Amino acid sequence: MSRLVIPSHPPNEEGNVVRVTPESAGWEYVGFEVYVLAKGQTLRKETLAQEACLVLLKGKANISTKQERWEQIGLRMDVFEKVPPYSVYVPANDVYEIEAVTDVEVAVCLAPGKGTYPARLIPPSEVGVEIRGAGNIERRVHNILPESQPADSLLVVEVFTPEGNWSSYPPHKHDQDNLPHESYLEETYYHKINPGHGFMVQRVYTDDRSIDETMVVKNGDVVLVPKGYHPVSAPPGYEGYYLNVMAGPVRTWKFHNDPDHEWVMESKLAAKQK
Ligand SMILES: O=C[C@H](O)[C@@H](O)[C@H](O)CC(=O)O
Repeated sequence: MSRLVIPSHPPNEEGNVVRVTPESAGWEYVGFEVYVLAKGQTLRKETLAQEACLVLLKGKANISTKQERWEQIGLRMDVFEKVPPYSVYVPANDVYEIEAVTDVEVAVCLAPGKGTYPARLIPPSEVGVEIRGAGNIERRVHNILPESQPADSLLVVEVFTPEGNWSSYPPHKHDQDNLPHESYLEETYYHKINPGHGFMVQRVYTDDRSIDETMVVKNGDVVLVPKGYHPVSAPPGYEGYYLNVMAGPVRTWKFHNDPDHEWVMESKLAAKQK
């Protein structure tokens, strides 16, 4: 299996099913954890030097921080209901406690924090919904924590790839700290597949092909994107979901398309206009 694929495992005693740290990923910024909590189970963590975006992938929970508490938040019981999630932003040097009101799956998106902004609820109504692309590169994007919303480092987005379609396509990259042309952002993909026994295909490759990995991705896998282009394909019969966490030295998403393939977007959009 590729070193870029981190499979999930059964929940441990605190409910953790997958964990990526900057150290385990061999990079500097992005951390990512997923917890599956049974009804009544509680998870409590300190954020220390990281900020967190807690994304309720499914289920309802009470979530509190040092200063705030939100009760009975959570809308969807499955990510494939395709309604935007409830999330909670937690700054550095804070504490969060998640009490599962129903069975819950929650993603903890992490990046370096300075404590600039207070803890806040990000309700579904504040999540920007976007249909990106056209034809068999059309996909649905939920912008959970985009650069237009305040945070120190974190960018969080979820994407739905219809069966037979490609997303993160044309292939793009953001691995150069070279603004205004391109930003350097490390990225994780947390994949879910419907039906769950299916697979997705993801390629991660660089211009010099020093990385060129084409991976079969299963339900619950995390894919690391340290650099390079990173397109995703959903086979016929299977709908894909992924949650992206991005972070780097500057909190802006300025990507660069693979020049060999960027013509495809214009071609698909033009065909849609006909
Ligand atoms: O760089 C961002 C990530 O690769 C995805 O969020 C991607 O942009 C999603 C998409 O365009 O389909």
